[in-house]
Amino acid sequence: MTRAPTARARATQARAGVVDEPTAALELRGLRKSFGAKAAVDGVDLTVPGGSFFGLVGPNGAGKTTTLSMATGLLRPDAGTARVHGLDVWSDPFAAKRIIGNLADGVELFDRLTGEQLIVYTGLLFGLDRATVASRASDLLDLLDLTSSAGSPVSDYSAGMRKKIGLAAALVHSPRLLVLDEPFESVDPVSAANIRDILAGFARSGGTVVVSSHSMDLVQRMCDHVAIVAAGRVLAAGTIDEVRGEGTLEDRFLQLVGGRRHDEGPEWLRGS
Ligand SMILES: Nc1ncnc2c1ncn2[C@@H]1O[C@H](COP(=O)(O)OP(=O)(O)OP(=O)(O)O)[C@@H](O)[C@H]1O
Repeated sequence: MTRAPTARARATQARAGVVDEPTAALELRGLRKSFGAKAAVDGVDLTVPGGSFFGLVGPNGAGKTTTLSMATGLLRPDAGTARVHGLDVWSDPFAAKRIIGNLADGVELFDRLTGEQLIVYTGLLFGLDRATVASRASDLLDLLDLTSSAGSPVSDYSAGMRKKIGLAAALVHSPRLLVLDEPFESVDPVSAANIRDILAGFARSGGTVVVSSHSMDLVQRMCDHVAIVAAGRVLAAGTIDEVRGEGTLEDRFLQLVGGRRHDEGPEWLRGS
């Protein structure tokens, strides 16, 4: 089987003039969002190349979830634009959302439904026929090791199972762009490894994946592109190698973001 070149290989080829630079799967320009006096996102410009596996990293409160919510049509920006494969998410929401698979952080699932129903109804909402939806639901439940819980209400699921059923619902309509906010949070190591395989296969076959994560090691191993954000701004973006330079991604992150304390905390916290 001939595999499509990875986004990293394509970027290298594009720089060498071997192939055209791939079109952007996601383009954010001048995105801003404030909550009261707090500028959560303060002018974000970001280009996610088509076919890339893109990591979004930043400290707590950096604006990752707010940025991804605006990028996927869940939260209206105060200013700026978000385009998905050229479609404006805010002026052409139906067409744009049709090609996005979104696992949002902190958004309630319809948890009175069983896991299987959640996937099936999501697929039907995207216009898939019943036979296709039923077969995809079965595949996804199997892939994500949820078959034995398929008939239980999502309200009974653990945090990790909720992540996985949310991911299944994001995948069912076979989107071109997957936007996953902390998809590995609470997920067990075996399931996480399986999900990484699924996402890597999705990106290799030409789909684009954007994931936010706090694990530098995971992003460095899994992604081919990364953006480091802090205080609502992009501090660095590019291929993993461009951003990390000579060191690790964690080194670069700590260097750019700062905040390491290098002390052991107050005396009263130490064992006597
Ligand atoms: N609905 C809201 N109302 C008020 N403030 C908000 C709201 N949503 C986000 N914020 C604030 O915006 C800032 C960015 O939050 P956001 O959730 O986007 O950060 P994050 O990078 O995803 O953080 P984390 O890594 O902790 O999940 C934070 O200061 C947060 O308190």
